[in-house]
Amino acid sequence: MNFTREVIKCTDFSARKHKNQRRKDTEKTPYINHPIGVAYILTEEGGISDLQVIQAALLHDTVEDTDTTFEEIEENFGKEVTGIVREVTDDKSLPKMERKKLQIEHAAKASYKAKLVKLADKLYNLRDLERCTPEGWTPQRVQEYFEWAGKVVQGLRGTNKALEAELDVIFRRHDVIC
Ligand SMILES: Nc1nc2c(ncn2[C@@H]2O[C@H](COP(=O)(O)OP(=O)(O)O)[C@@H](OP(=O)(O)OP(=O)(O)O)[C@H]2O)c(=O)[nH]1
Ligand SMILES: [Mn+2]
Repeated sequence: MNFTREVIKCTDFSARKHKNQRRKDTEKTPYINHPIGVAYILTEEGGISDLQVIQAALLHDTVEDTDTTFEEIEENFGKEVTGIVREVTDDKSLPKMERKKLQIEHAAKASYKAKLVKLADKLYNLRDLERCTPEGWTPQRVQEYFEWAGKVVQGLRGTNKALEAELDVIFRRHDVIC
């Protein structure tokens, strides 16, 4: 297996799947920046070089937010990556509050590799939230997101010291005790 080829193939797949999607920031950043940024946090700050974790990070929002199926991911990237993506995929058919509650409940039970993806996903989103408030979000909704993210991260602890330390800096800045 050629590591570089596998990462590029996965990045290309994710970019094509997210191609019509934009982030909620005022600049409407191409959504693909998020999964690539999550993978970058894992390699650069988390010290992760596990191919399956990096591929799952690149793919982590494809089933949740695009027409991608788990079968497609399994065909292209195998069972292990599909399993990690499945663990970090919210069931969008559920009401939002239910989805958010399940994320808190599932966090502690997730596998080590899924916890790594979730930690980097949260770190990216919280940094993004400090960089720029998503269109239409009130300060109260922003603060609620920080508090909710703190509860999810509580269940993910003991996984990666560097990422958890970075998250704690942000939580302290927003008076989130977790
Ligand atoms: N901070 C920020 N978030 C944005 C932006 N654009 C899209 N998002 C996404 O929005 C989600 C958080 O918004 P919510 O309203 O709470 O969740 P929802 O989209 O799932 O309903 C995150 O999804 P997610 O990746 O699935 O993460 P999460 O829901 O697991 O936290 C985040 O990635 C943006 O410009 N800034
Ligand atoms: Mn995400």
